[in-house]
Amino acid sequence: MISIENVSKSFVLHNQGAARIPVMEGATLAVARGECVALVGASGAGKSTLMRMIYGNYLAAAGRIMVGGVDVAQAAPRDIIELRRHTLGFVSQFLRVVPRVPTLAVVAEPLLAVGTERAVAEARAAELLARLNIPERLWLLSPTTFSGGEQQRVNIARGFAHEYPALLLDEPTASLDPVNREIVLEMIAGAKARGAAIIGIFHDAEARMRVAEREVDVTAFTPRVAA
Ligand SMILES: Nc1ncnc2c1ncn2[C@@H]1O[C@H](COP(=O)(O)OP(=O)(O)OP(=O)(O)O)[C@@H](O)[C@H]1O
Repeated sequence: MISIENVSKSFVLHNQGAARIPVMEGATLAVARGECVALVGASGAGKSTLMRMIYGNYLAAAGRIMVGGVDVAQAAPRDIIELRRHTLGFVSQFLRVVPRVPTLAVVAEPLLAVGTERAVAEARAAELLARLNIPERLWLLSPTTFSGGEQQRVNIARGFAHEYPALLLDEPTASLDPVNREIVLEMIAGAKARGAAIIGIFHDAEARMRVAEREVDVTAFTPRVAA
């Protein structure tokens, strides 16, 4: 479902004389349907950078990033938007939302974007918010003032509303209490059971061992020769 071949990336620091910093070389990995692969490696090794390249936020300098038949490294912006709408979900560490949009609408939005009827989308959003223990009195408020853990759960509800065939998870249990962490781990297991291919960053080693079939150490993709 996800196949990365020989991907490399450099950052150009325009405010420092256009210095070119190579951060990744020859990154290669594949994730099948129903499988979860955890990216590991020391801080700064490039886990987030690889994840952002797969989502199309960072442009890869070379290589192929195939997600459901689309090469993200080459795709036109509108094809990446289509891919994100239907195929590739991303649960980032922090919730970013338009101010004043109610929580229920934030969670239902990805379903509306794929053509789900509003009543069905809102029922599914409500089901997810209830499962993640977001009190019903908060559903019609904007999540901007919610606690860190509440925001993370809203983000997870939103990321799991549409059943994406491929999912990227950046520290999905980072700010959660044990009860909600358990619920999120069950949701990840559920997504795998329905056939989702998942790539995740989990600093929580126990969570990683529970949900990931394999670990890929991105340190192996650190460029050997500095520019
Ligand atoms: N936008 C950017 N501009 C310049 N350098 C960047 C940029 N993003 C990341 N880097 C550099 O790329 C390297 C990899 O960073 P990255 O955030 O991917 O590491 P990580 O493995 O996710 O680390 P952590 O576990 O601390 O989150 C770091 O040296 C970082 O400074």
